[in-house]
Amino acid sequence: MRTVEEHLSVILSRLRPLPPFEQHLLDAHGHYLAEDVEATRDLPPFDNSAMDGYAVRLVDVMGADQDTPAILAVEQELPAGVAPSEIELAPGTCARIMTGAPVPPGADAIVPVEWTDAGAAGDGSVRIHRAPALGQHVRGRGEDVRAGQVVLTAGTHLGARQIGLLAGIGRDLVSVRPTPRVVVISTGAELVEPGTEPAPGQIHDSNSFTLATAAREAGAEVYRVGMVPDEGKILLDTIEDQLIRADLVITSGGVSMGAYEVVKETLGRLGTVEFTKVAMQPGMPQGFGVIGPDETPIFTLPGNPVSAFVSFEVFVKPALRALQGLSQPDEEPENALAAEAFGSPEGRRQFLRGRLVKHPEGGEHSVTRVTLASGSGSHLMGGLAHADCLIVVPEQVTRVEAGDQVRIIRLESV
Ligand SMILES: Nc1nc2c(c(=O)[nH]1)N[C@H]1C(S)=C(S)[C@@H](COP(=O)(O)OP(=O)(O)OC[C@H]3O[C@@H](n4cnc5c(N)ncnc54)[C@H](O)[C@@H]3O)O[C@H]1N2
Ligand code: MOO
Repeated sequence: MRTVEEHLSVILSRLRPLPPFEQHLLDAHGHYLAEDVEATRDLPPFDNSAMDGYAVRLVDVMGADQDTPAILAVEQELPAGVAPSEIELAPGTCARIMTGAPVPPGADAIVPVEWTDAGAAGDGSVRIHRAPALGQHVRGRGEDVRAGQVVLTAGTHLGARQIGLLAGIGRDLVSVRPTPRVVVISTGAELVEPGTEPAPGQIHDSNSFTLATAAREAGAEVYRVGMVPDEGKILLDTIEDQLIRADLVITSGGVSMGAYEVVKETLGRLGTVEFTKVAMQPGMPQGFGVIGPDETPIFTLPGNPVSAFVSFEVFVKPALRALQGLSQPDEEPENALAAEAFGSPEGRRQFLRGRLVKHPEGGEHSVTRVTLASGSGSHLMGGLAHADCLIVVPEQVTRVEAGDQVRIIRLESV
């Protein structure tokens, strides 16, 4: 049997990031950058006022207060959007200036209009009642971003704030990775659609819903094809039909040791999909390979519902990151204390379903404890739905006692 790490490294070694493409800013939203973006100009591009008020020379307003205001002649009018003034402030003069307007030469601070009489005398002068500090209310050229600076690196997820920054430095097009398109197919003669009445012996298809929505939560664009009966030709035809819109295909079921393992039998014959056992529980029978003219990656996950989900978390999620040109996160593993004792099979890494509980005393330094959300059976969907983490028990550990430290993987809740 392969270890989890060995299987994951085989998968990652076969995946190439999707080719980047140029997108307009709004359409780049939610994608990952495929380039380092350099600013071509300073931000702010020029010294400008942070306040509506008066641009002054400090020497002219030093010591001004309510009783002894400085009286200056207002010689310039500077709304936002005007070209930077070339007229140097003469001694004893100031410029009326609006927020965002370029600071005129010679001015070394801005007096907010609230510190003045706003030119109430009506004779072209203004009374300043309070002196600003050197540079006060001036936003310096380049203080935010310098020309030539890399403002966002490849791999950055473009949310609203990053899109805003790109617009701010004047970019309209950026190179991003496309959203991976994932096709999800369930196999099994026993499956029927939710909403229909199963005949005796039949069950509702849940895996294609779990996997489709898990892929969506992981940032993919998803096409759920639903169920395919246990017939090789139909399975192959279905996959081939879907390849046109797939960057990744996921099937569930039909990969273990039974008499009707359609996925294993059909895709195994192609030679490009490898079926293997991984030392984990759930999720032991795994298949991965490529299919079709574009060598589209395909995961054939085991059919048990918890096995399919855990396999997605452990193998498909990293693959989706790789397709988007992202490295695997090297987060510190998170630990919790087992609130109860449980056993684990020898030689297989177990992924138990857990629920986190805070220490009853609470408080900042309380240790997170974890209880079991269900038994270890890979059919227990109820427990999986109520879990908020997976408890990872290493291969060599066969028993965890209450109070032992265990590794956990938090599960996303949307
Ligand atoms: N003799 C052996 N039997 C089994 C072994 C083994 O090593 N030797 N492995 C077991 C393990 S572990 C797993 S996991 C499963 C994997 O089985 P398959 O991938 O072949 O899946 P199926 O047999 O088609 O289904 C297994 C189970 O899951 C249910 N299922 C399947 N698809 C769906 C779906 N879309 N929605 C809901 N439930 C689904 C199916 O009805 C079966 O109950 O094999 C073990 N057997
Ligand atoms: O691998 Mo199976 O997933 O142990 O149930």
